[in-house]
Amino acid sequence: MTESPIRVGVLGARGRMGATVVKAVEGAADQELVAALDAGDDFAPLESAQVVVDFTHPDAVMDNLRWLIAHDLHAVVGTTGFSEERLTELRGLLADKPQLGVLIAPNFALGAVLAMRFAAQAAKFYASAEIIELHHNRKADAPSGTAAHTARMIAAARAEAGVAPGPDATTSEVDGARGASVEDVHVHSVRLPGLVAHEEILFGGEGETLTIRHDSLDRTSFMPGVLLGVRSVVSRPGLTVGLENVLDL
Ligand SMILES: NC(=O)c1ccc[n+]([C@@H]2O[C@H](COP(=O)([O-])OP(=O)(O)OC[C@H]3O[C@@H](n4cnc5c(N)ncnc54)[C@H](O)[C@@H]3O)[C@@H](O)[C@H]2O)c1
Ligand SMILES: O=C(O)C1=N[C@H](C(=O)O)CCC1
Repeated sequence: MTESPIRVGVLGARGRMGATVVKAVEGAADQELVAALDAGDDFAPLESAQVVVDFTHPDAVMDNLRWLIAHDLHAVVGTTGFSEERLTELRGLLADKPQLGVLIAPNFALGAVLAMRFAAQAAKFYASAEIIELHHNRKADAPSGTAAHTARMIAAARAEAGVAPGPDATTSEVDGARGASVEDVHVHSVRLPGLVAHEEILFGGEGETLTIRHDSLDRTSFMPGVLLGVRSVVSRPGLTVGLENVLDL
């Protein structure tokens, strides 16, 4: 007997990512698009969905998630801007809904997820690491969610291995010249038209450097990860942060 397709709603459907997700869901044999909504639309059509995919805005996503969880809908979230405080609130909301799953992934591209994992593996061997993230100039948030997640993974790997961040002799600095510090990892953000989403993780050691680079050249690069997220979230209760957990990396 064939299983019925997963009923999917999309929030942010008129945006760059949301429009791409709508097409991907329409093209997936095991998924059915039941609602494609954007800012100002009535959310009622979402109630016929099982899973809602959110690619909206960091200022909108928490209200959306509060609504989705209250209406017993699983969520796959690509929108960035999640602080530890936001994640704690979501864990609290989900504690009352033990059957529900929320998957938040700062990057759904397979290569980006692998690059982050490789960076975490490398981190214990190099005390010095910096991140350069490069995106299109219509992006609202800096640093990117991917860069912040990568920095946290590097910091966690360092802490586990007992590696302290490498020395930095900077004593005089134009504001921002050394980038933002995310858990002691310097992150530099570039915004240019023509770019999509790119990240370089640079490690420095004795007489050598290691560079790990990933490039999303088209928003279709995120779609296999989004569709996988939809398939997996229905049987993954609680909060999952990072596609690496779904891929078992
Ligand atoms: N996780 C990933 O792999 C990944 C990939 C690309 C982009 N992103 C993130 O996704 C988000 C969206 O990126 P984008 O480039 O598509 O932006 P975009 O501005 O092109 O699209 C966002 C859309 O959301 C809509 N929107 C805003 N508030 C809303 C609300 N309350 N309800 C419904 N719709 C609402 C906007 O009108 C717009 O159409 C950003 O946070 C971006 O960083 C994540
Ligand atoms: O286009 C964007 O905006 C992207 N945002 C994510 C991030 O902030 O890391 C992922 C890549 C594209």
